[in-house]
Amino acid sequence: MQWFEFDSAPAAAAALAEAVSSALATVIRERGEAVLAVSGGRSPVAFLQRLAQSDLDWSRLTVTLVDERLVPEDHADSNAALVRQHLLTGAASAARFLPLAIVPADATASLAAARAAYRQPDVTVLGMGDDGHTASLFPDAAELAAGLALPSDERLIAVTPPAAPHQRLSMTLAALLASGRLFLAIQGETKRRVFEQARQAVDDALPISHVLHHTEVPLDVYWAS
Ligand SMILES: O=C(O)[C@H](O)[C@@H](O)[C@H](O)[C@H](O)COP(=O)(O)O
Repeated sequence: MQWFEFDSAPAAAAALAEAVSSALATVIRERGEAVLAVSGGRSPVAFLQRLAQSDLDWSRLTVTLVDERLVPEDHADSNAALVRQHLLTGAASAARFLPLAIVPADATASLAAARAAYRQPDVTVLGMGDDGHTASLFPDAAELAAGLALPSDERLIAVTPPAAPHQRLSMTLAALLASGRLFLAIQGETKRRVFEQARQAVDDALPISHVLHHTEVPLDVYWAS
């Protein structure tokens, strides 16, 4: 694991965009195409905007989400809308986008469609909540054990968060660990403390701890104060 720290969120976003872009360019060079999975929430906006400016062959890129709320794309909480608005603009609009909330009102139908269209990400950018969730692997969710099971062929699951809005679809831990590269973007002292606690031991109460304790996938952590 590598830790990178910055004294401002824009500086962290710029450095993360450069690192992700370079990881994607390497995969495109080697394989002719690449798959990127990004997180939603509020904090990725600056990163997505910086990444959209990258000099990549966007037509060789597929973009998807590590998790999605089961809401229509015109809902303020839609991660797909966030990606369309801040990443898939200008040259980056040539990328192919794989949404997850394909039938927003129907979790079972969305899950089946998203599983059928699933492409394993080469590069995955995670966030983390103050409660230690990552993707939509929430502490105390009934589906958490299925989301953390290893080994598992399950790449996507439906999750009802006990304390956050909207039913979700989420990549599983098995899917996250099958990514070629993992990045984690976090900001602020509270998240730093949660991160440090999660580093101490694997603990279902902090689902991110499961990601931190697997060393087979290179993980780069970008923290801004
Ligand atoms: O759609 C989501 O909710 C996310 O993908 C989620 O896992 C997010 O990364 C964290 O909740 C942190 O969100 P912030 O970075 O906005 O605090």
